[in-house]
Amino acid sequence: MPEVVPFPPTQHAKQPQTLIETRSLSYGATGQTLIRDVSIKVQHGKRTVLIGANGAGKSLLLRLLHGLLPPQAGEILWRGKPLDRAARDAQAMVFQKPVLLRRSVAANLRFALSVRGVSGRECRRRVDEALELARLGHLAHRPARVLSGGEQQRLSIARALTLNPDLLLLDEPTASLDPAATLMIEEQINYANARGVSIVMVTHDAGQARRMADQIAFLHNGQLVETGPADAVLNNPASPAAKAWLSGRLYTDTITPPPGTGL
Ligand SMILES: Nc1ncnc2c1ncn2[C@@H]1O[C@H](COP(=O)(O)OP(=O)(O)OP(=O)(O)O)[C@@H](O)[C@H]1O
Repeated sequence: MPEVVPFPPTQHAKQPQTLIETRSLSYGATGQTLIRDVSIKVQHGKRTVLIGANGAGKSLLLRLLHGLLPPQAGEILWRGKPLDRAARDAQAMVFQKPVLLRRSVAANLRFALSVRGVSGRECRRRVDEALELARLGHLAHRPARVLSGGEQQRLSIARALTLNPDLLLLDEPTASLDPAATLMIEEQINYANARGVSIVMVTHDAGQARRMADQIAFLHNGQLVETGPADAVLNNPASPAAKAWLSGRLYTDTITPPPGTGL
C-alpha cells in the first residue's frame, strides 16, 4: 500500500462527530417487524462493525442506512439532517456478492465515474489510482467477471471508493474468501479509513471484528442489544446473546424446540 496521506484535520477533529444515526428505527415486511426500535450512532472516521447471528437484521440495517429501504417508523439522520439524495450520494455500498458489469476491470471503474459526471483526464487519474490501491493494475483489461472472488471484491470496493464517499457500507465483504484474500480486503478498507472514509461493515467473523472494529453494534432478533467501543463489547459483552455469539455457542430465545425432544 502507498504511504497514507491523511486528509487535513477539521476543526472538530478531536471530538467524535456523529456522521449518521438512527432514532427508534423500525422496519417490517410481510406483516413482521424485522428491525425494531434501533437507535445507533455511527461516528465520523470510525469503523463500526455490525455483528449478530444469521437473520439478526444486519443486512436490513445496512440497507436502511443507505436509503435502499423505507423505514416503517423512526428516522435516519445524516450529519443531523434527514437522509436525502445528496446524503445517499455521499455513501457507497458494497454487497457480499460483487455486482460487476460485463466489461473490463478498468471499464467498470470508468462507468461508475461517468455516472457521476467524471470524465477525461480526471477519470483516467482516478481509475489508475483505484487500480493501484486495489492491486489490480495488472488486470485492468481483463473481463471483470473472470476475476477470482477476492479480486472481484477488491474491484467492487475500488469502484465504490473512486466515488470518494464519506461513508462506505460493506455487507460481509470477505464471506467465503481465504485468509490471504481477506487480508487484502481488510487492508483496502483500512487504507480508505485512514484517508478519512468512515466504515460500517457487517461480518460473521469474530476475528475480523476484533481486527477491524473501533465500534461494535450487536444485533439480535432485529434489535440492537449492545453497542460500544470494540474492546469493551468484544472482551466484556453484557447481553446473553452477545456472550453466546462471541464464545461460539448457539443462542436462541425465540425458537421453540420440537415437541418430544426434551430440549
Ligand atoms: N423482504 C423481506 N421480506 C420478509 N422478510 C425479510 C425480508 N428481508 C429480510 N427478511 C428477514 O429479515 C430477517 C433479517 O434479515 P437480514 O438479511 O437483515 O439478516 P442478517 O442479520 O443480515 O442475516 P445473515 O447473517 O444470515 O445475512 C431475516 O429473518 C430475513 O428472513
